Amino acid sequence: MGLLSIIRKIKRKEKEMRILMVGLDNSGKTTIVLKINGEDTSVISPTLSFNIKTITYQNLKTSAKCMEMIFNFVRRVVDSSDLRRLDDCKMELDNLLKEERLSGASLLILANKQDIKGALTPEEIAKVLKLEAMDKTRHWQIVGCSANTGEGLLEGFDWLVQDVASRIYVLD
Ligand SMILES: Nc1nc2c(ncn2[C@@H]2O[C@H](COP(=O)(O)OP(=O)(O)OP(=O)(O)O)[C@@H](O)[C@H]2O)c(=O)[nH]1
Ligand SMILES: [Mg+2]
Repeated sequence: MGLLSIIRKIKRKEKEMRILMVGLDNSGKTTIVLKINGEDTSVISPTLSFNIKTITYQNLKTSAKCMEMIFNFVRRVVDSSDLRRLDDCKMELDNLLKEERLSGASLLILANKQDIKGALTPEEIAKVLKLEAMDKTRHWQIVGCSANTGEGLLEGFDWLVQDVASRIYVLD
């Protein structure tokens, strides 16, 4: 393989970002991925196993992996209207972040379903999840959103893409 083709291969690789999306059942993971990809969100059914989807976003190919079956008890997408389950959410998030494979991963917490009356605000959720007390090396952001209206999704994914892109050296 010539040097040029190796460089091209690296370039292509660097433009691919792998996202692991996990969350409570019914929290809106599937709807978020469809919405961000401009697909129809009117008929949604629970994901039975897991879902792997590649979406093109800001010239970066983003492979959003929704492994709901395997990671059903690992919560990272927050259903802001489901108050009772937030403590479990905190415990599972802490366990998830202990995973060595995720040690350098950027963490985006989507506080979904903000359109529902009485939903906790992102600030309130950040408090329950004690995000400020997290290891200082972790890059994290919490964003309120609604997969129904699309509000906040771009803000969240923009942060994620920029945060990951800023850490990698892209040849151009
Ligand atoms: N009001 C409101 N409903 C939402 C929102 N996002 C998703 N929903 C609804 O919540 C329900 C569950 O959404 P899904 O996208 O299937 O959730 P999921 O996390 O993929 O669920 P599983 O596949 O079972 O793990 C659906 O009825 C969606 O229409 C939102 O932002 N606001
Ligand atoms: Mg689903």
